[in-house]
Parts: sequence; C-alpha cells; structure tokens
Amino acid sequence: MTTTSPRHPGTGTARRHVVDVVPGDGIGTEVVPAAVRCVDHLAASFGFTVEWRERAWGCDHHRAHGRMMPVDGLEQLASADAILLGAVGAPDIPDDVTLWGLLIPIRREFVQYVNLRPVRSLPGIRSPLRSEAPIDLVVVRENVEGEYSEVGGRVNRGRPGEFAVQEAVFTRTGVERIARFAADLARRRSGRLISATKSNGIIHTMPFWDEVVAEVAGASGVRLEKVLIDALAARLVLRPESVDVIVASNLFGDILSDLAGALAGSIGVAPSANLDPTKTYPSMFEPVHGSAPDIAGMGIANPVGALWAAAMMLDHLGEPAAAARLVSAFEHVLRAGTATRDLGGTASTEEFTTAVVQALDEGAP
Ligand SMILES: NC(=O)C1=CN([C@@H]2O[C@H](COP(=O)(O)OP(=O)(O)OC[C@H]3O[C@@H](n4cnc5c(N)ncnc54)[C@H](O)[C@@H]3O)[C@@H](O)[C@H]2O)C=CC1
Ligand SMILES: CC(=O)C(=O)O
Ligand SMILES: [K+]
Ligand SMILES: [Mn+2]
Repeated sequence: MTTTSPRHPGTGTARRHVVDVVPGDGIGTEVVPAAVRCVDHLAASFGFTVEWRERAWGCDHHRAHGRMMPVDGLEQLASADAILLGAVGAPDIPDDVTLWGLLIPIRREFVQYVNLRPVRSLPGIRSPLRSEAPIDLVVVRENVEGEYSEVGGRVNRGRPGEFAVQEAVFTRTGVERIARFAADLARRRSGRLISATKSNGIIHTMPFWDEVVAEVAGASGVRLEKVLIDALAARLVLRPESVDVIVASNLFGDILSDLAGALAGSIGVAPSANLDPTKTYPSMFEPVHGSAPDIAGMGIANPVGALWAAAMMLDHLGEPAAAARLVSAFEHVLRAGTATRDLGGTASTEEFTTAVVQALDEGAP
C-alpha cells in the first residue's frame, strides 16, 4: 500500500524500499523491532513505504537446521535495497560459528568494505570521562579483509605439538579504497585523518598499510596523522576531542569503536553502517553492540544504537529528512531525561521507544 505524506503533500509518487530484517539473537530481537516501529511511523508521515522481509535467522535457526541461515540466504538478501540487522551470537554456540555463519559472509559477499561508525556525545548522556569536552568522531573500519581472514589453520589438534596460524590479509585494493573513503569523509569534516597502525610490532602488513594510506591521503590533501594503536587507545580516553576521523583495519576499528562508544556513554548507543559504496550490493545497518546475553530477554536493552543505525539506513535509502527526524527524536527523548539502565536511567526498551515515537509525532525540535 502506498501512502502520501500529510506533511509533504504533492511530493510525487511514494517511494518504496525493500528491507531485509535480520533481528538475529539476544537483544537483537528486542532493539530491531524498536527500529522497525520508528521507521514505519516515519514512513507514514514522510510518504514512503517499506516492505520488510523478516528473516528469522541466527542461533535458533542453527539449533534447528545446523546453520545460521538457509543455503541460499545470501541470494535471498541480494535483491534488498538494504539490510537491517540486530546481532548474532549465543553462549551455547561458538562465536566463530555464529559470526562466520551469518554476519561476516554478508559483509564479504556484498563487498561492504566500509564499516562506518560515528560516535558523538548525545544530549542528557554522561561520559564516564571527567572531561566534559564533547566527542564527535567517526571510525572508518575496513570491513572485508585484514586480521579477520580465512587463511591459516590448526595443526596437531589435541597433540602436544598443537598450533594455530592465522594470516592477516591486506591488499592494495582493499587498503586504497578504505583510505580513500576515509580521506573523502575527513575532507568534508575537519580535514584531519588519523590512521591507526601498529607498524612497530607488525612488520609486514602494517608498514604496507602505512604506505598506502599515506599515498591516498597525500593525493587527497587531508592532514594525515599516523598513530600507533596502543597510544591511540590512550589518547581516545585522555583527549577524545582531538580525534575526528579514524581509518583503521578490521580488528583495530572493531576495538576502537566499542571504546569510543563507551566513552560517549554506552556501547548501546553506537550505530554502524556496513557499506558497499559502489551500491552494487545491498548495504547493511546494525548497532555496534552484540547480542548481550547478560541482559537478553529482560526488556532493558538500549535501542538507540539500532535506531541510529536505522536512521543511517534511511539516509542511504534517500530519505534524509526522515533520518534527521529520527535522530532528533531520540536526542529529544534523551535530553528530557528518559534513558535505559546502561545510561543510568530506568526506562525499558519499550518505554524508551514509545517516547521516541511520540517525539516523532511532535516533530521533535
Ligand atoms: N555485530 C554483531 O552481531 C556482534 C555480535 N557479537 C556477539 O554478541 C555476543 C556477546 O558479545 P559481548 O562481547 O558480550 O558484547 P555485547 O556488545 O553483546 O555486550 C557487551 C556489554 O555491553 C552491554 N550492552 C551491549 N549492548 C547494549 C545495549 N543495547 N543496551 C544495554 N547494554 C548493552 C551488554 O549487556 C554487555 O554487558 C557474542 O556472541 C559476540 O560474538 C558481538 C559484537 C557484535
Ligand atoms: C563482530 C563485531 O564485534 C563487530 O562487528 O563489531
Ligand atoms: K550488531
Ligand atoms: Mn565489535
């Protein structure tokens, strides 16, 4: 069914977006419905429709069928305009099985080589840091190669000489394209780019990373600062306001984004976009956090990371006004003092989401 917008009359025919929804496991199944609820609400007032294709994939699917998604799961997703994901993982199934059975194949098969992870101080949220200086940074994480690789093996299993080898894979194509994306973003922001490295200890891949990033940054005119990952972690804690855009390998970007999210108040508020910038394949949007088995089923998960990820998805789908409305709505609710427990509040996921939906109606200033 198509809807026309009461607030945007005469904007032409309604846009229709096909979105695959993979709530996944644990709190993924609690925060994704919150995001779907908000997007449906926005669709009605902004004159677009979303066809949600529910994919009940994840650990329950694994327990029932021995795999995280159907054999043709990726083919099913390929026709979507975007994918909205919660999280995957449960304590009774090894994490390598769950991640490599669903999340990582999607990122790789759909060449979502950018994992874009903005972090900023939100109204009403207190940072665990003493400093009140606002945080506003973006982690640009390489998302399809690097330290997360299938190259390697485990030898002499169960014997005294047992060992495991894991090869990191850095390609010129892979490093160039992530560096270019990050440099373009930095140019549109502060003009400053920090590259996370560890070329003092990792003597093959990281010097190569440094060289390629420097070439790309040099050509783009941004001011590049190369910072060793250990010192960068410390600097994020001591002077987060000195950091704008970070380009990082898969593992380093993963770690830094949880750190930065926590510094902004909670990893529950951090969003991420897994992007195929060429738009050949669907991009995927998800909160940064995982399935949080420690609080799953309690109805207390913070939905902000998922809502913000949904806003990034709306932007990507060509609905920037709806995206902006969603962000200002959850900011409005936070500013008014409503928050989930991870932020020191008392609201449940449901109560917080209801407040956001109300703020959407009020046009959230
Ligand atoms: N993209 C994905 O699907 C990811 C999946 N995982 C998987 O999730 C499972 C749990 O991993 P953990 O290391 O515990 O990381 P996690 O992010 O699930 O949880 C870490 C801590 O943060 C809290 N937390 C996370 N999100 C929250 C939210 N929205 N509201 C309130 N509190 C929140 C949790 O309660 C927990 O104490 C594992 O199986 C892991 O492999 C982890 C990270 C990302
Ligand atoms: C898997 C994971 O930790 C992440 O994507 O951030
Ligand atoms: K996630
Ligand atoms: Mn992570």
